[in-house]
Amino acid sequence: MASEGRIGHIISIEGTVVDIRFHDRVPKAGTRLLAGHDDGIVIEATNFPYPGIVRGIVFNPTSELCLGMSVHDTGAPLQVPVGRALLGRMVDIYGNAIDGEGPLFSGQHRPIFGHPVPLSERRVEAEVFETGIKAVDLLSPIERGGKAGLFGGAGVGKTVLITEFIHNMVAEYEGVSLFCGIGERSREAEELYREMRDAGVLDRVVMVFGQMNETPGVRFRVGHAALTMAEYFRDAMSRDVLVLIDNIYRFVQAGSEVSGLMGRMPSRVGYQPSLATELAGLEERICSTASGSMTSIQAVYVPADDFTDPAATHTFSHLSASIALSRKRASQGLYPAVDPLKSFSALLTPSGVGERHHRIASETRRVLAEYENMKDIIAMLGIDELSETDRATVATARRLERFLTQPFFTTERFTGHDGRLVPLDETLTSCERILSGEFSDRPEGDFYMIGSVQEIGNGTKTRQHDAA
Ligand SMILES: Nc1ncnc2c1ncn2[C@@H]1O[C@H](COP(=O)(O)OP(=O)(O)OP(=O)(O)O)[C@@H](O)[C@H]1O
Repeated sequence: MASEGRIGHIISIEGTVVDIRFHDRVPKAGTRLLAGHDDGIVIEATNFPYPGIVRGIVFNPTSELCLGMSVHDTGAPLQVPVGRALLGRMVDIYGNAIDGEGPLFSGQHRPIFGHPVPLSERRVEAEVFETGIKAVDLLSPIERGGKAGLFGGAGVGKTVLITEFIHNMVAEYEGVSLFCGIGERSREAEELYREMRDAGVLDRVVMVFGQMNETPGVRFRVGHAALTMAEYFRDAMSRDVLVLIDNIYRFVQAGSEVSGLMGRMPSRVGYQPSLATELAGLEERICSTASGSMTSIQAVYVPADDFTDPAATHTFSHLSASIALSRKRASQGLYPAVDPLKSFSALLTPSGVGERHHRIASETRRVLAEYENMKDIIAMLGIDELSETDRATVATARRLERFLTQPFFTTERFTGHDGRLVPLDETLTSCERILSGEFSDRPEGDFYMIGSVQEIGNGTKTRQHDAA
């Protein structure tokens, strides 16, 4: 309970922002303040507009909130439970169980604001983290201990792809997987939980949610709460951690809402002036140390498909791999809609992935880029006007384009295609064989929604489907 003299009173309420007058010492920024019946209203002290006045974000506003209400200073930031008790559980920003499986018993709690790891203690591993998804493993390999982003506008398949990553990676991964849902639909959270439970991997997964029906304060801080739990697994329990975030843009958006409520002037494209600092504060916590690695995959919503949007560009700068999803490919049914020419990975160098992988990825990109450049000519003059070499390039590119589609396990229900997990080596061999022209006599439809090219030869492919 708060000590005497550390009690304030609410003097103004603006939506989810309140001003509180403290008669004695004011609490520090980041402190958790409590108000209302049973201290049920949580407020975070954020800034200090006037002497003796604290402006705070209310996490759970209720009709109970009123002027003059007393507020207790707890003297500490919001804390969340950490440790083994979280495994297999779905929790909210406070660490309360929301999976209907009873309360969570964890003796340990940690403040949600961690200290960044010093540069000298950070560790970088140049090792590919295989996902079993051909387009990703080949063109934008994810680095173990790195940060990867899935960029795309509305409805191009970010959530489906991140769910497939979880499906393919969690079962194989020896470490702990932590999923953090920020500002997305609650239905998706429920589906994900059910899928994890049915797949029998729940005991290695922690899920933390602050979804779109929650206040901006919750959506703004839930990422920090989740990283506190992840850091504990890495530092105190020496475990490798896989952090999956859907959607980091909603964190930026919540920051912008909070900034507006705080009365700060908006900056570029209406975003908060502190966008870069806030994003860095979250992203810089995701790193590997000697005690364990922390790999992260983050979905990034790109507003109006504009990749120059400040939220997208600032997020780009933190990542070691970025997988760009294209609306054009999605509209052609070429799922996953990974844009081979816009996706990149810092690992895709001869020393990072090996000579062979680098050569095949570069050759695939070159062929697809040449095809892209020829598309206008083909549209105007027809393919017959091209030289024989160019026609061969187009034929190979169209086969590669279709080969890079893949049926997912998580979409089996509505696509009717059985999911495939393709090991990296099979992807490389398949691409090598397509590039060599070995399959130039096969119809393009044979390459659509398959695993490796072996399926073409042995007749596994039963559905002939030409996408475009
Ligand atoms: N790999 C896939 N195979 C088949 N269909 C897909 C695939 N990926 C996405 N889709 C289709 O696209 C729809 C939207 O996908 P998803 O919800 O993942 O998009 P999103 O980018 O997360 O959208 P939002 O930004 O609205 O959350 C899916 O419901 C599905 O119909």
